[in-house]
Amino acid sequence: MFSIFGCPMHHGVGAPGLKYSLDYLRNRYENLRIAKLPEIIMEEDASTPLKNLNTVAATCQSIAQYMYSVLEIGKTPIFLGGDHSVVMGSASASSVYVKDTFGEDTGLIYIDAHADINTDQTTVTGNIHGVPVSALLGMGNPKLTGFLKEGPKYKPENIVYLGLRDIDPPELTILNEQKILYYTYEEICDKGLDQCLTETIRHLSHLNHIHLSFDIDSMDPDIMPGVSVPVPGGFDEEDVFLMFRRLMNELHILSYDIVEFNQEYDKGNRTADFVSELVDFIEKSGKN
Ligand SMILES: NC(=[NH2+])NCCC[C@H](N)C(=O)O
Ligand SMILES: [Mn+2]
Repeated sequence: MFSIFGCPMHHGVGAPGLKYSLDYLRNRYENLRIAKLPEIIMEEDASTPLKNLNTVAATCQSIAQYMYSVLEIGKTPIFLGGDHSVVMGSASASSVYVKDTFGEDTGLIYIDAHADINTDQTTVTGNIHGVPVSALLGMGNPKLTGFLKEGPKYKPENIVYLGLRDIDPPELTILNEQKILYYTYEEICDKGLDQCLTETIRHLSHLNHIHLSFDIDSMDPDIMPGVSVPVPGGFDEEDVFLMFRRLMNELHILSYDIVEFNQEYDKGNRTADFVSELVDFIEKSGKN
C-alpha cells in the first residue's frame, strides 16, 4: 500500500510558485488529494551562505519524522515536493528506517538535470536545493546532516545519478572524488537508456532497499515547462516511464520522491498532468 503526501517547500530555492503548486495539484487531481506537511518558518541568521537554513532544516526534520512513521506502518511513501531540498528529509528517513529495522544500507537513485551535490563551501546560488546529496553523504553544514540521526545516510558507492546535464565545476570534483556512478544525459543518449539502466541495476542489485528521487527538471523543459531551474534537453515521458518500469521491476524500491513541480511556469497543465500520471503509474505498477 502506498502513502502519498507532500510538502510545498520553496525556501530551498526561493521560487514563489512552489508555495501554491502542491495545492494546485491537490485541488486538480483526485489521486493527489494528499496529506500536506507545512514549511516550518524559523528565525534565520546570516552566518552561512545557505539561504533559509533554519527553515529548510526544521521542515526537513518534520518530513523525515512523518516519512519514518509511514515506513514503520509498512506503507510505501510517494512524496511530492516542493523543491529538491526535501530529499534530505525523505531520503534520511528511508536510510534511518532501513538501518534501524534491518541493519542494512539503503541505495539512492537520483534522476535529475542537476547533481545537487554542492556544499556550503561551493554553492554559488546559496540555494539549499543545490546541496542535499552532499548533506546525505554527511558533508557540509551540520544543521543538514543530522535528520533523525547524526552522520552520513548514504555511502557514495550506493548512489547512482541518471540524466545530469548541468553540473557545477566543484560538483564534478566532488562526484569524482567520491567515485559516485553518474550518467549524464549525453552519455545516456550515446549508450542508450536501456544499457544505462542495466548498469544502474547491476550497481545497486546488492541492496534490498532503494530510495528513488525524481526531479521533474530531468525532463526536457520544452515538454515539461513547469520547473524552477529549467535546463535545455532531457528526458521525455516515454523515457521516464521506462526508467520507473525497469527500476521498479528489477530493484527493491522502498520510497519515492517527485519534486520541483512549479505551476507558475507550466503551460496548459502539461507538467501538472504528468505528475498525476506518474503517481498513477507508480501505484498501478507497484507490486504491493
Ligand atoms: N534541485 C534543483 N533544481 N537544483 C538546482 C541546483 C542548481 C545549482 N547547481 C545550485 O547549486 O544552485
Ligand atoms: Mn534536483
